[in-house]
Amino acid sequence: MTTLALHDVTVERRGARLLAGVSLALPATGAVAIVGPNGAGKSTLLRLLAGQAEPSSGMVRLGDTPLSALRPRERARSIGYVPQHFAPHWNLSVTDLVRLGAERGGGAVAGRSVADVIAAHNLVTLCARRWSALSGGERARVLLAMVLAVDPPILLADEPGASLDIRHRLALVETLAARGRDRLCVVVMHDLDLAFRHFDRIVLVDRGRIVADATADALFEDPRLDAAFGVRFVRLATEHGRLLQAAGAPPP
Ligand SMILES: Nc1ncnc2c1ncn2[C@@H]1O[C@H](COP(=O)(O)OP(=O)(O)OP(=O)(O)O)[C@@H](O)[C@H]1O
Repeated sequence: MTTLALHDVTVERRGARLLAGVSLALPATGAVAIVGPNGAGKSTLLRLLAGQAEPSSGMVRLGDTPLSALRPRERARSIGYVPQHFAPHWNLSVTDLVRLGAERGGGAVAGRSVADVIAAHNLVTLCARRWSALSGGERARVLLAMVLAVDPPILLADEPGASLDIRHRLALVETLAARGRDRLCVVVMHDLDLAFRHFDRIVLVDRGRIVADATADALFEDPRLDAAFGVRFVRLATEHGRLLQAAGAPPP
């Protein structure tokens, strides 16, 4: 059953068309990666799904309800959104930031305190530190803890692993993909190998349109991938999974 959906959505800003006639139906569970070249419209699409941006035309629905009809707190309880860029208004401590995240959704998950959330995300040693004193990777982990403090049934994350070292990025991607087993997890990703290895479904965005929406197995061999990224991919099957190696210009 579809939980979150875009119906023929177009987004125009200052005369530019960012998304053109995009439709997407997302079920209640699943790990979905959104991939595509820079400027394709991935973040715009995710912001629409999160209710952080309004379409110029078309509709965004959560179940049967237009997303725009939900109060911010109802939305925050249902949809966790990890933006690509985040800067808090005040230079708060990690504990206060996680508390803020929990309060935004009406309180931490039943039976869990803010301290429990901090422990679950391995942030105990950082809890007194202020935002300005955190590294990029630490900030990314705190941001995720803020959003997951209410354990929303839907998580939308925009390149959450971009500033993480490889060990933390792998752990994060595994956590997000595992979340898709009993919830919906939609992640914008630039790391195609991790996307194809860990996610069930891949949505390929190019120039404001969804140009492919398929299982990772099906899309791996699809030439639309090469066309969208403007490269020729060499497909490698290894004992550890599939790898895409970019090698020059795409075939004409
Ligand atoms: N408010 C705005 N006004 C005009 N153009 C915008 C606005 N916001 C985004 N854009 C443009 O829309 C296009 C899509 O932006 P978006 O951030 O959705 O792309 P993206 O696929 O997430 O890119 P990246 O991989 O670089 O993060 C880009 O060309 C961007 O410059």
